[in-house]
Amino acid sequence: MAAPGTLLLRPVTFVTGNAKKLEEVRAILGNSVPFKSLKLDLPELQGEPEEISKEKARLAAKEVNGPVIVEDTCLCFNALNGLPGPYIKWFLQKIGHEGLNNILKAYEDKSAYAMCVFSLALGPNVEPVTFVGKTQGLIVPPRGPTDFGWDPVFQPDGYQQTYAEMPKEEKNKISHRSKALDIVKSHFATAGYTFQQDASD
Ligand SMILES: O=P(O)(O)OP(=O)(O)OP(=O)(O)OC[C@H]1O[C@@H](n2cnc3c(O)ncnc32)[C@H](O)[C@@H]1O
Ligand SMILES: [Mg+2]
Repeated sequence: MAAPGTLLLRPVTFVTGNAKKLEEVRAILGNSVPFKSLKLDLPELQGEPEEISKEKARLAAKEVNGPVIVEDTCLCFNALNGLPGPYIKWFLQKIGHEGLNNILKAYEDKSAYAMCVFSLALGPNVEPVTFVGKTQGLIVPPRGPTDFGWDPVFQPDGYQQTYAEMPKEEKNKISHRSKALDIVKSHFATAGYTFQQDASD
């Protein structure tokens, strides 16, 4: 047992309801940051991406009663000043890949960026810190497998393939998620957290 007042962290729990995100996070982090996962679809606030992500972390830390990491992903159209942004999930669900393309028919500018905001909360009463990664690209008619969100309509700058058409390892080298996780990794490398395995791990 830890002495009262000693901060002993369990491994961080990555809380997400999205299996595809988890798959990418596992592939990108490898063994660099020890974590476990919990499938939970957290309610999401409306507002600016960093606040949405931080609020998810606060809720997750209460649920887990320990250290958590969460992320919120946005797809931001420059012609629409960043919308749909954090609301992309609902846009995708309601209007699909075709609808996303149709919205941009009204504009010359088809550029967009994918953004991931990770939030780490060390516990239920600790203010979360955020780590942001962005990848610039274009919104195009859908190409490639349709197993992960808006991947078929996002073509990163400098590539002729959409995220969906790229081999997974290639996407994971250049993606918004991998850029954010690079910063998460350096944070863990310098923070020197000490982890205690729970009996339940
Ligand atoms: O439980 P959480 O982690 O919130 O998972 P979610 O699926 O609800 O995810 P978000 O709230 O971050 O909403 C982002 C939407 O964008 C999709 N998405 C996230 N990352 C993506 C990626 O790398 N490529 C394509 N689609 C992605 C995802 O499926 C959602 O529809
Ligand atoms: Mg969500």
